[in-house]
Amino acid sequence: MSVDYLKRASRTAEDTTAEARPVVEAMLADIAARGETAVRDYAAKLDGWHGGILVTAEEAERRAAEVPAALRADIDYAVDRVRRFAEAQRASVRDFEVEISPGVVAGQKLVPMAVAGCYVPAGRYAHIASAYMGVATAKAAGVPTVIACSGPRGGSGIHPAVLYALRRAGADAIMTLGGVQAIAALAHGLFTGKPADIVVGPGNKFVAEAKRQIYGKVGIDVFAGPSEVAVIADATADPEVVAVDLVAQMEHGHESPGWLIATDRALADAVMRRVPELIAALPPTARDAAGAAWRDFGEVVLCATREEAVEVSDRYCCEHLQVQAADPAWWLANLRNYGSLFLGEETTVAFGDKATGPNHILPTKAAGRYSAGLSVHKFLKPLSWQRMTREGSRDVALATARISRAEGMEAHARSADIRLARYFPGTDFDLGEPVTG
Ligand SMILES: NC(=O)c1ccc[n+]([C@@H]2O[C@H](COP(=O)([O-])OP(=O)(O)OC[C@H]3O[C@@H](n4cnc5c(N)ncnc54)[C@H](O)[C@@H]3O)[C@@H](O)[C@H]2O)c1
Ligand SMILES: [Zn+2]
Repeated sequence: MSVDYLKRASRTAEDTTAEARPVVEAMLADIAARGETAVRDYAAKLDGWHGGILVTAEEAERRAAEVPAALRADIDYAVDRVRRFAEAQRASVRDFEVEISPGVVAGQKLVPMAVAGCYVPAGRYAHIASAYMGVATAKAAGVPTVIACSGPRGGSGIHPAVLYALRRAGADAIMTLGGVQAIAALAHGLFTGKPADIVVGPGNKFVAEAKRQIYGKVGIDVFAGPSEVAVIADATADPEVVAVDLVAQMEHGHESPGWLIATDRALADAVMRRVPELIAALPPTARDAAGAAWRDFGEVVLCATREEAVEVSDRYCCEHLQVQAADPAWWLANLRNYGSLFLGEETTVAFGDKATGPNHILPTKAAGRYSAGLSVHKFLKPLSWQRMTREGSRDVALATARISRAEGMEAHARSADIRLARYFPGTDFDLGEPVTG
């Protein structure tokens, strides 16, 4: 491949994970040992929160009512769209049964998990949209109990618009908790008495690492860490729009990569000139985050052909992938690794982040190679079952007896033997060589 790196990153995703690992390990062990007391200690130390953890229904309602009516209407609009997409996902999977051979029926039954924990980040920004992305999707999957956690934003607790969004999306319980302590509290069922079956939601490197480490005790959606954006652009793209969109996602945090994969040198040069200017013109919080993100994690790759651009993009496996290039259908058909795809200049990651409908909780750090983002499927177990008639069981039993004995598993084989003897008395079957060892 003849790709040319016009800008290279000085830090990688592995660096940030490595920084979080020991901190998270110690916190999870402490919370496992000391429970709610440890959680309260971390909430006080890390987030300055000394108030109650469980938000009462009365308090949630009162504070949600502080949200201006126009913003409430926008949130309602977005929640509806996320719910509609999630309901379409639910309708795309179904229970089924199939007669595999005469008298042998097997099936799939979709069973929602009983308790879902939804994390809503709250460090740098009030993540209103993450509130409905998690909760509305769990509810569309049919999860009866959804417990949400979000960190305090100032002295009065969770941001009122986040509270409004959580209620609107259908949260059954809400806790004022952020970070590792929130993930642990959800997994152990602290404060609610209801340990989650799955914990979902995006977060910073500590939150993402906490989910990774606690996985096994509890299910998780995916490794959804610091946001990433890649734009694939050819000579037809508008460099100003490309630059604005890259900067938009780097606003998320110091560790949010922005990658440009270009097939045109002039376009790449124009974007690289413009990005620092756009960052410099942002308000301070966003400027700090995007400035560091571009300096440390930004990359610009120049490819000779669009096939090469696909290869490079599949290797990056970016969380958010925008294509601002001719022939969107070709890109949709050929790209294989990403969290979510945004085709054409008319759409952008920011739309998907807030209001289009598909979920914004998406795989980062190349987890898109093996998993998609949050969807109703993550909350549903496609459980299998089987049932057979006596006649139908005969051939299955014979294969089982012989395979079991070939494996050296005599007790398994006898489960087949006893049925054959009862259902087909007097018949002489070839049951394989008895296991002697
Ligand atoms: N992948 C996705 O789908 C997706 C979607 C939206 C947002 N995001 C990402 O979510 C993240 C939100 O990050 P945030 O920091 O603003 O909010 P956050 O809620 O994820 O993290 C804040 C918490 O981190 C904990 N914390 C901070 N410093 C710590 C330390 N030194 N040790 C232990 N714990 C510490 C605190 O308890 C705090 O409550 C961003 O990185 C953003 O890119 C990802
Ligand atoms: Zn974003």
